[in-house]
Amino acid sequence: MGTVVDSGKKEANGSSLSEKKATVVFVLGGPGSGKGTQCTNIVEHFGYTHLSAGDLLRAEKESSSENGTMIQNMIKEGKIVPSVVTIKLLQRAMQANNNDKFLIDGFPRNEENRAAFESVTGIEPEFVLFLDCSEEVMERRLLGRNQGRADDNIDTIRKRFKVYMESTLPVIEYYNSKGKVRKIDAEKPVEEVFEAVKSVFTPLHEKVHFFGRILCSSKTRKRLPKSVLPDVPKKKKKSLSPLSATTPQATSSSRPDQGSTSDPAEQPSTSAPYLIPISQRC
Ligand SMILES: Nc1ncnc2c1ncn2[C@@H]1O[C@H](COP(=O)(O)OP(=O)(O)O)[C@@H](O)[C@H]1O
Ligand SMILES: Nc1ccn([C@@H]2O[C@H](COP(=O)(O)OP(=O)(O)O)[C@@H](O)[C@H]2O)c(=O)n1
Repeated sequence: MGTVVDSGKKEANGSSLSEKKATVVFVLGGPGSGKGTQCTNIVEHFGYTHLSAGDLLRAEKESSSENGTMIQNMIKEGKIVPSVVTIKLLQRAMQANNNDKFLIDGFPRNEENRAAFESVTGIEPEFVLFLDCSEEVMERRLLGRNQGRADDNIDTIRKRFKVYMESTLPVIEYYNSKGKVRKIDAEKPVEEVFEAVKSVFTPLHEKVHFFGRILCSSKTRKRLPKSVLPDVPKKKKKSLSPLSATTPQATSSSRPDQGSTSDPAEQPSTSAPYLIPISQRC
């Protein structure tokens, strides 16, 4: 559960992130898919601290004489800033915050980001929220964003899309292969996207652990989409079909989707109603 797995990992100031027992959710998706917008909603609803890698880099660009010019050039070209810089900023921000739940937005952007973060902090994400959106829609949104960003022009936007396809999608694929991706259709209006986002986060915050499984109240169960729940067999009737391991908002897109576990030990119980394996996220 997004927990720190290596208690020996220390930040430059000597304090360990492991002491915080941080829960981390990565928020990924193309430029303009709505990561920042949805993170704001998640913060309000679920009490996470939002850390945007892009915002941290933009702030560092303004204040750092050491890395300022390099960051500025990388952002202007839509390139990914070396992990050593971004991870230090993320670590500092996490250390400086008393919260133990973090939404890390726009990170990891490539394999180097992913592997370095894991080895430096020892943190694995609870899951990856993936906002899936077409380039056409993202381009329209970015051109209308009006935040005066140096990279929201058509030339840089095209470069960012290329970097996203070549470098970030493989990271999403990686987490998908571990069953950690929660894919959301991000083309819908903000409120509808957030409804889907809520259905991913709500079970996580209502769950009750019970002998390594999670016990849902019948109230919670009623509110959950059917797709996240295992079938509850009716008395004296044997189910013939295999259990569905789909999670909310699964779509038929060829993009990375939420994985399902093939480990029989992780499959939902058919004999105990409302007892659902942890991998089912509620
Ligand atoms: N679901 C949505 N529908 C329409 N516009 C959106 C939606 N989500 C975000 N936007 C708008 O699109 C732009 C990019 O959103 P933002 O959250 O900044 O994306 P990202 O952080 O992924 O780059 C912003 O102007 C935002 O208001
Ligand atoms: N992990 C990251 C995140 C952002 N960045 C840089 O910051 C830019 C803006 O990222 P962002 O997440 O704020 O914005 P979007 O491109 O997602 O709209 C990226 O194009 C990269 O140049 C980076 O180098 N490494």
